[in-house]
Amino acid sequence: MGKPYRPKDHYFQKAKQEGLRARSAFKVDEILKRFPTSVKKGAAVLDLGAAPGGFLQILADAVGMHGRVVGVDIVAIRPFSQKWVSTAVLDVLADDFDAKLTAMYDGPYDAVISDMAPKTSGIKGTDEARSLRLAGKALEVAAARGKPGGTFVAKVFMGGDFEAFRDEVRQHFEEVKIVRPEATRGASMEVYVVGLRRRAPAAAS
Ligand SMILES: C[S@@+](CC[C@H](N)C(=O)[O-])C[C@H]1O[C@@H](n2cnc3c(N)ncnc32)[C@H](O)[C@@H]1O
Repeated sequence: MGKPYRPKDHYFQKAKQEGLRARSAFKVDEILKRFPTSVKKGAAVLDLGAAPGGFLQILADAVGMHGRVVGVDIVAIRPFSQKWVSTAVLDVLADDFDAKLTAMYDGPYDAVISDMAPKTSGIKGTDEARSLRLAGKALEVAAARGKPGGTFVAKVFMGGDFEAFRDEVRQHFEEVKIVRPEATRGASMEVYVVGLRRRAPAAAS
């Protein structure tokens, strides 16, 4: 049986002690440590579903002052003092998303990361489908704006068309890993699909 869901667990307390905006910061930290070449100093990174900004804190440090981090969410993100981090309220599924993102920073990005999660309905199939829709949009963005050799990370609820999504990521990235970080809550069905070394567009099939 999985670990029980405890809202104020070890990672919640640890995040508070370390001044992190969300416990999820530990998830991206673990992913970056596992794949150290995925986000380097000076990199440009797009963080989709970035509020309240836990991932952004880790990413801002990972890329440093010569890098660029863009974070968007449907919910406002408290501004960052680091000049290389910019945020905006954007809905990735809105018709004007691509134009608004281009206006913020035209890319290309070394890494496109999505921690987006839908509002859950409690109906498993519906929640899985909504999660995959968001991850699918993130992949579309990575395919359009990611640099060859770059990285993709997207949170997905397991189930439904998960395998078809993983296969789609394989078409664009040389290596695909499925990661369930330590900080993931016990009962959660979420995993991160990590795509490494984006294929050059002409080579993607
Ligand atoms: C788990 S939270 C992200 C936590 C974040 N990674 C952090 O470390 O602070 C998931 C986020 O996805 C966002 N989200 C859901 N649907 C979205 C959409 N259509 N466009 C942009 N963001 C979306 C939610 O508003 C929510 O803030």
